[in-house]
Amino acid sequence: MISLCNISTVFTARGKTPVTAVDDVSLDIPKGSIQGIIGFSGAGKSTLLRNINLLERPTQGQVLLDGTDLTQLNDEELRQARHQIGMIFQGFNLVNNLTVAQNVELSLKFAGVKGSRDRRERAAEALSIVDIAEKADAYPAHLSGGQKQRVAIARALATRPRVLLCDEPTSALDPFTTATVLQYLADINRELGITVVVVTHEMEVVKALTDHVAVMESGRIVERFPALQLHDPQFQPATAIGKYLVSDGIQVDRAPTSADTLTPVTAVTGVERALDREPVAVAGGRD
Ligand SMILES: Nc1ncnc2c1ncn2[C@@H]1O[C@H](COP(=O)(O)OP(=O)(O)OP(=O)(O)O)[C@@H](O)[C@H]1O
Repeated sequence: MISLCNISTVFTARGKTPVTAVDDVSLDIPKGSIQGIIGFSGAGKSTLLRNINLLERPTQGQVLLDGTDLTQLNDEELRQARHQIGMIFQGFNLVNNLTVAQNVELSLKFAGVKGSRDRRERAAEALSIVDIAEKADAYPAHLSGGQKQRVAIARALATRPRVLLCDEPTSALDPFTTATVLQYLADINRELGITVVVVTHEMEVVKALTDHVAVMESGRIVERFPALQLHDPQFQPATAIGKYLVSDGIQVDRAPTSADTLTPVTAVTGVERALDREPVAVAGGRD
């Protein structure tokens, strides 16, 4: 269980007005669940996600992982605790001059796994979870976006974490590749019991993947609901984003164009003339 208790994160820079990116947020994320965090750009989603592994240390509040307050740990204790929390990013963040296997082995080295043979075996195991072991000797530049994200997932899994944080994991991918990556995340959650927290602006990702949804606005969580409710026709979310989630998607109020109007066609065909019909009108006539 992850418990965020009254978390605030204020960015202060000399000569600039402080920015409260996260404002007194409390959120319990049950063990083994998939929590979605959505909201408009600048709402504080990424900062809140990075608060969980203290990549961004909150200005105040507690971050409890299975009862341990991460904010109270010393550097070495925090280093150890962070191995329980993997993270993947929109831009994959692979090291380009290392092979796929070396990328994963590097994270194991940072995690203190001794012995190159052990690291090699664990890297191969992690790569096989996302079916990309055959690319072990390839360099990132020779992989597709989806393959890079699978390597990034393998790298995150190699330390055998309890939690996987995903910051816009599919935003750089096409819809088909997105579906594949989401399936891997769902499998990892179900088969390995890993708690997944996903920040996304893609509504399909929320609908397809998550168990619980939290909506953020101006640094606060303003609405929460179980994702199952999105399939209930009676469900009426309170926020604009929640409403959009249950809608049919983007609706654009377009002004009619010449392509939408019926343009009378004055020149009738020979058949119509023979039948002595009124001139016909066809849609989409253009000058
Ligand atoms: N390192 C930083 N220094 C100063 N301000 C920051 C920093 N990181 C984020 N912010 C500000 O904090 C607020 C929240 O940013 P954050 O990236 O968490 O939002 P977000 O909801 O993830 O946005 P997006 O969807 O655009 O990524 C924004 O106003 C942003 O400009």
